[in-house]
Amino acid sequence: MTQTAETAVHLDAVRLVRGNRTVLDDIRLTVPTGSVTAVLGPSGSGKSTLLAALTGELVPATGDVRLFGEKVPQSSRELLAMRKRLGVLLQGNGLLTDLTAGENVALPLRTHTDLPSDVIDALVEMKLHAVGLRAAKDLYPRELSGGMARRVALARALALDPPLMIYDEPLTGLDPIASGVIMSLIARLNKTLGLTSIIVTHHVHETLPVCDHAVVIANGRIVFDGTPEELERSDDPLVKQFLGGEPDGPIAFDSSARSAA
Ligand SMILES: Nc1ncnc2c1ncn2[C@@H]1O[C@H](COP(=O)(O)OP(=O)(O)OP(=O)(O)O)[C@@H](O)[C@H]1O
Repeated sequence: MTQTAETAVHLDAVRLVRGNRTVLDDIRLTVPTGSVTAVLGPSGSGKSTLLAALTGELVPATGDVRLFGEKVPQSSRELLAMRKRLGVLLQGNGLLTDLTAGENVALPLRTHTDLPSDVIDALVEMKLHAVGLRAAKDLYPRELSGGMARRVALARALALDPPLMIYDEPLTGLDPIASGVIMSLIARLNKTLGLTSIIVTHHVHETLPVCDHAVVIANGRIVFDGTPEELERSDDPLVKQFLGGEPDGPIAFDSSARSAA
């Protein structure tokens, strides 16, 4: 796929290096605006590394990363401006334990806007309502279940109305019911708020039903890019090994098999 006005994220010939190792090479990826894209791959395949390139935390050794047509900047001031347009749900929530759910959601609004506090209060109510948790506004993170805490973190990631949401392993530590709630919430918010969503995960079977685009990374490159239906039908041995969760096959279990930069 090539880059058009309908493109939210575009990576062209990107090489990502950690330490002295090339973790991902020749990454070409187009995420259409409005889509829910799953970035799938086994542990150690480079999912977090790819995410770091999207948020500007990791500068590519070669190639281009663009969000909404603009190259991800390197200067910290420009990066800060770009990140306001990027909602990131981090692994493990990152909620501040000494603040209530409502105060956690208010935090980005207090930090990045000059809005008066009654407007911030109203926005916090709206965001908590969007994740079905208006009643939890005054509860502390320790008073929330894992699934509720994840939803508060999601409301906080939505606080500044970013057009692009990135979810880093959103199901970690959640039971199947809470996982189902989170996945359908991600899909519903994407549709109702007109977002673009990228879900970085190894929870393939829970994620595919809510996606319209899937990418699999393994052995340092993209080994699949297409629809979830095409993924399920794929004959590629790498893809089949990953979907089947088999220990033996062409995916190198030991990541040191990857090339030195
Ligand atoms: N600072 C670093 N120096 C050298 N190698 C690194 C560094 N950070 C990560 N790596 C290596 O890069 C590879 C990809 O790591 P990454 O965390 O991106 O994978 P992942 O797919 O997100 O894994 P997981 O699902 O387990 O979180 C791994 O082999 C890891 O050991």
